[in-house]
Amino acid sequence: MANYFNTLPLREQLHQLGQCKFMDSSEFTDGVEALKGKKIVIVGAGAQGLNQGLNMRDSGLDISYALRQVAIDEKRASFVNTSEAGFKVGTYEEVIPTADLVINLTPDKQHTNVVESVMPLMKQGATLSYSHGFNIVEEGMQIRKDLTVIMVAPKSPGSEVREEYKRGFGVPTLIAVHPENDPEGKGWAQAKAYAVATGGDRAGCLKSSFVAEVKSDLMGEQTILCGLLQTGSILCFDKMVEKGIDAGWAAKFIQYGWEVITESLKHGGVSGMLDRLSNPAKVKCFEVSEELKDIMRPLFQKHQDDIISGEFSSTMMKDWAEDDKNLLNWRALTGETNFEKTAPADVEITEQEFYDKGLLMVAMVRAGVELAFETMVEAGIIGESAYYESLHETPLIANTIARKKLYEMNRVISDTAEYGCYLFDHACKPLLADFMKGVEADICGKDYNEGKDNGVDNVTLIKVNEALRSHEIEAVGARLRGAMTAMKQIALG
Ligand SMILES: NC(=O)C1=CN([C@@H]2O[C@H](COP(=O)(O)OP(=O)(O)OC[C@H]3O[C@@H](n4cnc5c(N)ncnc54)[C@H](OP(=O)(O)O)[C@@H]3O)[C@@H](O)[C@H]2O)C=CC1
Ligand SMILES: CC[C@](O)(C(C)=O)C(=O)O
Ligand SMILES: [Mg+2]
Ligand SMILES: [Mg+2]
Repeated sequence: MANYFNTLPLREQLHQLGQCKFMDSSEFTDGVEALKGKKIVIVGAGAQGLNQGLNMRDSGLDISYALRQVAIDEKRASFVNTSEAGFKVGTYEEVIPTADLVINLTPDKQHTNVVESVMPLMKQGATLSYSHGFNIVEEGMQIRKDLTVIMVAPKSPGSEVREEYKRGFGVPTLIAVHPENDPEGKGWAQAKAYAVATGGDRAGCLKSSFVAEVKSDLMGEQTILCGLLQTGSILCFDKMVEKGIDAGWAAKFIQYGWEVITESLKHGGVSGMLDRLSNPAKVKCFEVSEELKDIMRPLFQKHQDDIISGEFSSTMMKDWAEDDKNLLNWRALTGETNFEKTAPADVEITEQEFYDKGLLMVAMVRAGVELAFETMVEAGIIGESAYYESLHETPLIANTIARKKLYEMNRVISDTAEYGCYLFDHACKPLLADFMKGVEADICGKDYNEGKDNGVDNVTLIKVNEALRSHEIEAVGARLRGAMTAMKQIALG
């Protein structure tokens, strides 16, 4: 098998990378009709498998699960969770032959092996679905020509796919049909119905391609979504402790801080988040984030370049072949960081305090969101997709850190995202070392406004506001948020 993207002529690469159309709600008026009464079998019941299945069943679809014999025999979490939720569960041989739609929600590393086992059991003309296109795009998996191949990729951790659905909303979703596998022309109708069933249409759906999804998803998860939140957590915690701040307080501040500050990001964009700071703090935050953008830009660009060229995927696949040596080592190192090892103190921190004492964290979020967006767009990813993959998803990842710190984030995201997160983190920490030496507590743990007058130069403030508001991500965000009429505020803390 060869990297599918790299086999395409440049013209076709650019076409597939740029394939992305925001779908109006009127395109979903058929609801789940295209899948109503069809037998839908989900393979794997982890982060996405279980949560997508729960949403789809609540939306009126017929869902069952195919698990490995060993998972059933050993009564693994996948078997217990699906059985206790009342789903029909069986082995591949028991449930796949009658399925109209088989949804592969196993880890990317297992896709070749899973698809090779599942495909011979699938009936003629059935559909195979993915939630991430790695197997098709980076590994070049070939699928039987009578099968339709679709993708419904939630731009969110599986836990939040369920939480947002229960709130009456959903998560932005990219849908695609593999151009090599749409023999009956039914792919788009099924992908749309599936996205409605998970709640994706309420947040926004993009009609995209496997290629555009892979090249943007890998970029988001490695940089702003997971990599930078990990680096920022570790560096900010160590700085606060170095400056004499109580370690338990710092652990609590950082664990919950990302969630609190990115809630205003989700609802009001980057400007909305910085509007929560006092005027002098906003000016300072702008300057700090500009410096961070200059330092980190080459690293963001390297990640995007390696993703586009296939260098990233071949490196990760080498690690798969070596039994995840790097992944497991990095996972262990993350567990040993002082941030992870320090229990959060039982102290009250008000919502406003997270902004006033967390200026550096706000600056990191702004720098990371804008850099990820800019780098993706430069590489040919459409703005709407880059927005979902950077700005909208950051709070959804922050929700997982608020639950159980970096451990929880890395447990809930895919193994692919976890690998990329560590890869970025191990390159970013040394890159920020000199910058961090100059950081004082007034931007990391103490109130920036304390002991200062609240005055600010008019011209400077006007320029800062103008720069924030005129960034392309703000225009794209305002449009997309305009369609998110059911978005809910979440209860914080
Ligand atoms: N994690 C996330 O939130 C997101 C994931 N995705 C994509 O969704 C897909 C699923 O990812 P994710 O939910 O993280 O996966 P998980 O790691 O959570 O999947 C675990 C499930 O896969 C099963 N499994 C593991 N190995 C095998 C195997 N060799 N054969 C059969 N079943 C196996 C496990 O079975 P058992 O119980 O037997 O161990 C378990 O049920 C991936 O393509 C990922 O990129 C997309 C968006 C976000
Ligand atoms: C951010 C990581 C992700 O792409 C996701 C939750 O969207 C993943 O692969 O887990
Ligand atoms: Mg993703
Ligand atoms: Mg991913």
